[in-house]
Amino acid sequence: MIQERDKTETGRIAILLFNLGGPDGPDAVRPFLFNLFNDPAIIGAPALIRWAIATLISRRRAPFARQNYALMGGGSPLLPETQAQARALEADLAGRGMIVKAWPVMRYWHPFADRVAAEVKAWAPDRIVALPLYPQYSTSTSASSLKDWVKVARRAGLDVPTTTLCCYPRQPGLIRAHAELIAERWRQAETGGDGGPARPVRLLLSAHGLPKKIIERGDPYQWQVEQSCAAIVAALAPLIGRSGPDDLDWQVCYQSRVGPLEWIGPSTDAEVERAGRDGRALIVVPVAFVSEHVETLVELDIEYRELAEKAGAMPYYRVPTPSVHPAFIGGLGDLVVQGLDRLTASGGRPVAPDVAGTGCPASFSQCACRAARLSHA
Ligand SMILES: C=CC1=C(C)c2cc3[nH]c(cc4nc(cc5[nH]c(cc1n2)c(C)c5CCC(=O)O)C(CCC(=O)O)=C4C)c(C)c3C=C
Ligand SMILES: [Fe+2]
Ligand SMILES: [Fe+2]
Repeated sequence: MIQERDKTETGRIAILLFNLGGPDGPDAVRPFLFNLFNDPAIIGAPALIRWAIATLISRRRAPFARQNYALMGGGSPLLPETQAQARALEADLAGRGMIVKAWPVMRYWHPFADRVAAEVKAWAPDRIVALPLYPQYSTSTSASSLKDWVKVARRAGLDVPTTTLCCYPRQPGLIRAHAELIAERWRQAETGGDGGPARPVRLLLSAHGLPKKIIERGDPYQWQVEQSCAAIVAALAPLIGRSGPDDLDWQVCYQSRVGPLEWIGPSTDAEVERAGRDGRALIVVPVAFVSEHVETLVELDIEYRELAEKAGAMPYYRVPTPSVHPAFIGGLGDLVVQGLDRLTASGGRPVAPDVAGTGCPASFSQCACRAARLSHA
């Protein structure tokens, strides 16, 4: 962990934790879906056509989505989860001698960037750290949030030196949190810990999917997801007494497909069925989410579990998201410190990309690490 700072050296630091947002009750489901599908980063059509498509899809999808949110009490737990992460990160950095305040900034439901920008301005920070809670960068998530923030902050007159992290697919704290959380389930699964017979275990590393055409445009998301998965499996192996990744049965897959386009694969549901045919028990790990919400609590815990029961891929274990795991929060703290160091080194001016040794191949032209100010770990 990166150690204690001098308060006077770092000043007041505002940290922005970007995430997608989720409806806070049944009435919010439709406007939330409208905001999502009306984002040019999600649907790349001209504004008027996009508005019409978003109106149509949100109207059609809302009743089905409302049923899923009803299974979690009517709304998404994403904001309370992110608030808990904000408090944990503040505590971690206060423990290193820093004066910090962290704000969740949501893209498609409250708190939106404009309200947060006003609050941040009133707090009068010396510097800002923009930190997407998406470890893997995509134009559909991190880029959308960061672009929106830049526009809103400019409108609010918030002119404060800012350092922006683009992504951290192999950040050591993130990887350790995943590996430790998986290891706990692995021991249960290998011994048939649910009372059933012990069976060979397959690890499904499941990420939110994306339309294939977004990847073809140079989005690094899938490549970064694969980077995360390889690092997680390498960190897991010694924790469960295996010699390395080749000594484990594991598979990367993609969930949550929506709409008629072709998405990247293999899909998580196809992999659950294949595990059944292969006589495997399953441990499913959400690798692109860092907190609980509808895609973990409903899709993974209910829908894919039912599929696993039908397919005979049992027992089925779902590993929790990193949430406020100390290794993950410590890793975020390290990212903040590293970002501030880069800002200091640049005299508060835009920071050059820092991709040495960790950057993605040049073919991923859309990765934000190609633009000044951004870097990834
Ligand atoms: C890695 C994170 C995410 C990526 C990439 C992503 C892309 C993406 N998502 C949709 C459509 C929907 N996503 C929905 C929910 C949702 N998505 C993410 C994360 C990523 N999305 C999260 C964290 C959540 C949960 C929010 C919550 O309310 O708890 C939904 C709404 C739920 C539903 O109706 O199924 C939609 C729709 C697209 C089209 C897309 C890429 C183009
Ligand atoms: Fe999504
Ligand atoms: Fe990159």
